[in-house]
Amino acid sequence: MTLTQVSSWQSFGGTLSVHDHESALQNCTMRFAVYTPPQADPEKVPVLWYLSGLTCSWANVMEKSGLQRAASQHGIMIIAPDTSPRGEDVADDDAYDLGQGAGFYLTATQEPWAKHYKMDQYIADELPKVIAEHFPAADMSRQGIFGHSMGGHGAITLHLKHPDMYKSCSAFSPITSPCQVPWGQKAFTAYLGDASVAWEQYDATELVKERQTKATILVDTGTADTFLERELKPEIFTEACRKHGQRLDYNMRDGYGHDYYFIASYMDEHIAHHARALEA
Ligand SMILES: N[C@@H](CCC(=O)N[C@@H](CS)C(=O)NCC(=O)O)C(=O)O
Repeated sequence: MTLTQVSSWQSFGGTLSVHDHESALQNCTMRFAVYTPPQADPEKVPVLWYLSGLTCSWANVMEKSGLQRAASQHGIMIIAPDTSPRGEDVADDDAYDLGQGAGFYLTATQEPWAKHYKMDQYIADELPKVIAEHFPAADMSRQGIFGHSMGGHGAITLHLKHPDMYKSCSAFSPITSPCQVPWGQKAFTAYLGDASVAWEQYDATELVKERQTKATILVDTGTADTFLERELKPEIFTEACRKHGQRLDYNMRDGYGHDYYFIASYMDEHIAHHARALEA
């Protein structure tokens, strides 16, 4: 598969590079960023996937979170995919929480979304093959996953579904029960149709009732997050984890919001969490 490098910068002794490729799965060009740490030459290094939230691309986390410092220190490769398929031919919506920039890490079954929106398969299947082919330093036997908000939810659901692939998991301010909150209900109705078991397979709270992993999922959420009570509702997920035996380290951080100032404040701790689990 051909990969086109869009840009590249040196950072903390490693390299941040941005790439385009043709996604056969999503029927469009997809863009992603990779931070390659200095240890990658000549070692193999663990791979950590970061899934972003609504309205984001690869750029938000790479430009605002400062993750390069800890990734360089621990020797971890970090990959930031886009949050949806994009392009003039790709279905979209005027709202910020549907369509381009809001793929919700699922496979849409409804029109006009079904042709392009397959973000869960893209993240867990197609893009790892691209990484394995073009980034030989990536140790695909040591992968972890984390993310923010919609992407925090994507990270938790993909970890629960593929625990042997993503051995570690964490999230900032995640949605955790989309079937029960407006962001999730709106997206699932559009992408999956009326409420059904199809919704439950993409809901972290429903999934954790059926399957638990050996990992401890780390979560940090701000008490001043403006989406806390309407969209995040941590108590639904924490109760399901407690009841069904999923190890969870859920921290409420006093005074923090839903933004990258918060994420940057706890990024080092999250990368250290993954470094321990992935033996970086
Ligand atoms: N007002 C926000 C609503 C959506 C939002 O808060 N998005 C979060 C993820 S759910 C985000 O990371 N926004 C981009 C940023 O802060 O860089 C926006 O339009 O960006």
